[in-house]
Amino acid sequence: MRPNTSSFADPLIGLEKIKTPKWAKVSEKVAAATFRQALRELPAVVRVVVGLAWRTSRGLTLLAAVVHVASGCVTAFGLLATADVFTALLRDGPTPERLVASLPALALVVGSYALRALLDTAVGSVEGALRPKVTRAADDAVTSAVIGVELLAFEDADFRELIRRGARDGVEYIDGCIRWIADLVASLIALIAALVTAGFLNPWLTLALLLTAVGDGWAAARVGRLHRRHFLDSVTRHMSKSVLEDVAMSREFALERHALTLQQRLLAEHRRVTESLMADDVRLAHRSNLVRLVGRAVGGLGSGLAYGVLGLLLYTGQLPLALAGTAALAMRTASQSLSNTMRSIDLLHEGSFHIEFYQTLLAECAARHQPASGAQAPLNPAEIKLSGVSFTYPGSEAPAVQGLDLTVRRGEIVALVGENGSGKTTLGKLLTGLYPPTTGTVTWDGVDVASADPSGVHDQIAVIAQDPAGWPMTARHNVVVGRLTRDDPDAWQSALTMSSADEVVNSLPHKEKTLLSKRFQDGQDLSGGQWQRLGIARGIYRDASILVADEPTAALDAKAEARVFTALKNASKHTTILVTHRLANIKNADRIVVLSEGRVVEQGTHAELHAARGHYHELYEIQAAAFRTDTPPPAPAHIGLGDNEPTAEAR
Ligand SMILES: Nc1ncnc2c1ncn2[C@@H]1O[C@H](COP(=O)(O)OP(=O)(O)OP(=O)(O)O)[C@@H](O)[C@H]1O
Repeated sequence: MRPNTSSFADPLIGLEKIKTPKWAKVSEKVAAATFRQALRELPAVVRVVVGLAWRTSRGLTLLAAVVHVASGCVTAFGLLATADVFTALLRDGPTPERLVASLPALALVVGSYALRALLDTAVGSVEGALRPKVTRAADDAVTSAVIGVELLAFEDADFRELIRRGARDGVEYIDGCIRWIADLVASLIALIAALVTAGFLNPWLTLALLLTAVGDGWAAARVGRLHRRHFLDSVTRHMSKSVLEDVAMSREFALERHALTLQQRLLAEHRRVTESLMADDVRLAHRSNLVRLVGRAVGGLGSGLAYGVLGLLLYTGQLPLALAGTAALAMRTASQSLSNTMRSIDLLHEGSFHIEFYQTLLAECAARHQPASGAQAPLNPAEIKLSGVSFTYPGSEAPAVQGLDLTVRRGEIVALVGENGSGKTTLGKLLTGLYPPTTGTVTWDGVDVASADPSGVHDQIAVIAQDPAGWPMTARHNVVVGRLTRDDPDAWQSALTMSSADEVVNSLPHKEKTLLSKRFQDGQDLSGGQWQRLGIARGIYRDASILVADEPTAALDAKAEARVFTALKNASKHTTILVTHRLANIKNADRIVVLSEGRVVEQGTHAELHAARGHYHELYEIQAAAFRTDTPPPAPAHIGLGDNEPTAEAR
């Protein structure tokens, strides 16, 4: 089919409009919060952060609170002492006398500065010790939560993005919030001291001072709202950008990126997304600046008004001239600490926005947590039974498999065949309890595996995946990771031999100690078939009661394939589910189950299905015909689950 020409202009990566993740929609209300709402939400974020700090280290948290409050009090005390210096200097009388009178207060000011310096050092050390501990605890909490979720959760793209946001940004903001809470405490204490000083001088002064905060407060809240709105508006573009960067720069896509000469096109798409983000950033910066300007203008009016009140109080004699210096100092301190308080509140509110993702992630993980307890799955079950099973992948509308009724008995070798997308891999995941059915039940000797203790279920299965993981470990670890509790050199050797992985290991520069990962400088990569051999060795080494081998030999050469199928055939104590398109390899399977569009359409032995002349017969004949018409190749020693005949008939 020729592509529609409009598709050349369409984005290659993702869609023009990607759906906003569910968790981002929930955060809309936080993004739209007014300053008052932000204030109301403050205790919640303080509770989360302080709670985490408290659980991490009670001693350090208490110490941090003490040094912060002490530092704030000393600052406040310094302010009051400075006021006394002014009072002494500006009162009536000869200058030398006034100077002498001011000396005790001056000594207190100097003392408070010195003490403040010491306390600031203490604050630095306590925070320096506490913050990394809290960050580590937050990191650990989120990592253990994510590690514990059920396998199916990773099929949900929203959840995967939430992991990125909650784990990375959430932990970062928890660290920031510790600092901002400390700043808030310090600025609040200084503010209270300034307001109390002003209040002592004249209550009207306090009221006037509060006016100076109006502009700042409004601007901080408005700018915060603009930033949060901007974050939500750009969340999907940031997702696209991160996927694009992966495709444009990672090794995984490097070969095809170059071979298909896609670099310029990918660069163009990357530029399109980043330009749109940049345009928004610029717009945001302009709007924020404008809002800040208005805020400062209002704040300036407030300050003018406050100084007007001061002037009026002095003019009417309600405030003695000697106290004017103190009043001016209190006003300056109050306006500075008010602005710091607003800033801390706003930063904390911004933090709460990201900490909410962290909390949502923890809650999502708890909801998707695989239950640690439940019925114990029977050991080496005599019967695996699927009754009325259907399964739909998260985010998909059509079921991948449906209406499945199937029984597999202990020791049976069951081959699953069918066209691409017919549901073979999915059925393998359902039989082994890796995925719970959407409807229906999968039972092992009558025990529903969906509600059984997952570790008991998984402990009994071995999966040789279609595209096995290339673990960034040594070659030896790539195999023994199959069952770390097993330390059996004979089993290791026989797993290597049965899978033909022995040839791979022997060809490596440091043999089994060779690191297999290009992410490390000393690492080495393998060919697809070599990785597959290690994957098979891992599955065999696991020695589980139920083995699912999903296209285990798709990338293997004929000799290795023959060795693997002999090994699988001899593993008769295992229940084996074998997914393959190479029908010659499964002629001797105990049962062949044919799937089409997610349903079982035929099952039986090779002879029965061949005689039935149905779907299986058709697939088999297509493959066999290719060999009949070709000049027969020299007969390989084909020993599979098929007859040990040459593969002239079918392969
Ligand atoms: N992770 C997934 N998310 C959504 N749909 C999926 C996912 N994996 C598979 N599917 C869909 O489920 C159906 C069954 O897929 P499955 O992988 O089980 O088929 P298969 O028979 O193993 O195919 P193949 O022979 O190509 O390996 C297909 O329609 C496929 O598109």
